[in-house]
Amino acid sequence: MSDITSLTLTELVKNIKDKKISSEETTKAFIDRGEKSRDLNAYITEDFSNALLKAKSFDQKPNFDLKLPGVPMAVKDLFCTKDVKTTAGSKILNNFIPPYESTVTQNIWDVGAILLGKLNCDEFAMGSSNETSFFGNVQSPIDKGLVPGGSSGGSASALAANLTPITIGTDTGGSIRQPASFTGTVGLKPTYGSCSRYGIVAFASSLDQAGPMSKDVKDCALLQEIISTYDEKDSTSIDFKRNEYSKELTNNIKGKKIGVPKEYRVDRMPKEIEDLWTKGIEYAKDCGAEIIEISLPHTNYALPTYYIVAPAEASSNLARYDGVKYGFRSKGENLIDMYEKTRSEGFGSEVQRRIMIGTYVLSSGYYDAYYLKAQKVRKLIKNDFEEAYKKVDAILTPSTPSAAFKIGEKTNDPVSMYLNDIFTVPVNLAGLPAISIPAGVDVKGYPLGLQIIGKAFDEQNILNIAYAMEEKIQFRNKITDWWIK
Ligand SMILES: NC(=O)C[C@H](N)C(=O)O
Repeated sequence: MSDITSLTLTELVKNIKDKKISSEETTKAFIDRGEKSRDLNAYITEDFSNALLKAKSFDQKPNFDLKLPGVPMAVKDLFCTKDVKTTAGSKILNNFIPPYESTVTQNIWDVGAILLGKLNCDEFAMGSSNETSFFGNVQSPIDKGLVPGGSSGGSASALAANLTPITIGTDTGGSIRQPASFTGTVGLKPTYGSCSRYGIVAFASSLDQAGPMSKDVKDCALLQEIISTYDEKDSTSIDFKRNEYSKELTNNIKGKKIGVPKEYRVDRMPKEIEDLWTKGIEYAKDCGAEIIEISLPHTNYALPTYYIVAPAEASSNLARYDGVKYGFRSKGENLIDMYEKTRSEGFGSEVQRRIMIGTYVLSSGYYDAYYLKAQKVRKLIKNDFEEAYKKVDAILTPSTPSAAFKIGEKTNDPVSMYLNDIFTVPVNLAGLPAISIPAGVDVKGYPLGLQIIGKAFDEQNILNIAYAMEEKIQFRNKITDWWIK
């Protein structure tokens, strides 16, 4: 058997079920790797000694019928974990220990998984490089000095470096798919309403969605079937028939109609992204899919729409951090002074920027011109997809407009940072599912991802397409194990 930490989740589960390895051995292996890789700064909170205790107790009374029997895993620090510090990457929550568990993480523990710790992320998930975290930036294991993407940067780095066999992130405008694309891993943003938002620190409630990040598509399907449940504790959770995605996974996608939106050929698109997309189209054809050019005419408006809607919702959601109810509190001369000092010392500059933009677009006099208009454009973007899906079963695009960039390269230029989300935000605005799979590399050898976008609730279909294409691409076999250095 190869090194425990380099196994896929599916392989790991099989080895544990076949009693070839114990939960304790597995957990020790991941802890050991985590301790040796602290330079990545992937963890905000390590929960290693508790993880070992839980693993030992699993081995004493194992239950191999569970889907993740004694499997250790780390999760993004945006999920509330009962009695374990949850910071959302922010100073303002630096001392927050939730008295309750998020539904998504509870679903994972219920099937036998064990928490290894909480992974670094951009502050309140606002960012595309993990550089806005109060706990410092995260290194990509692919090349030191390279961002792992964001906001689920700690998750992507930990997964690519084999510190965790699988992980969960959240995606508001691309936070799962972009870091997956930057680190040669797989990331799924499920349909809005598929995974419960209960216990996830809120950023933009009409866009936030939890989802799996994994080494391959099969693992992604397995975790999705575990975390996707109807939850009456989330008023936007949707009660629909969920598949056993991993069991129903097939690579037979013959005759599937896959759309290629002409508006995604953006100005100044780097040649390597064009080439990747062209190759992706060829892979899809090789799998027996039919390629159809489609139009999503309002694509150009998606980024500005997102950067009005998301900050508006953030400004409202983050109003609760006032130094009274949660976390950090600064001293003030009086109540107002205390509020002001708490919020200006507790939030980083990107979060403050978004709160100000959000407050501005919601203020009377500007509401109609910005927020209301953005809502109307959002509807048009959604309609574009609905029209397209009359002709096709799924849509294929690049995941990001470039490969990973250097730490510090874009920190002083928020607009260039926001442009990272150009291919991912339309999906969140329309509430659709989309998956990013590793598909190639740029000139420097850094990974690039392709995105497959589905109809609402059609996760099975995009997982199948991703599965079939993954088999053709053979990314993990072709690319030397740079993430295991
Ligand atoms: N949260 C996300 O999905 C990340 C996105 N880049 C943002 O900063 O809003």
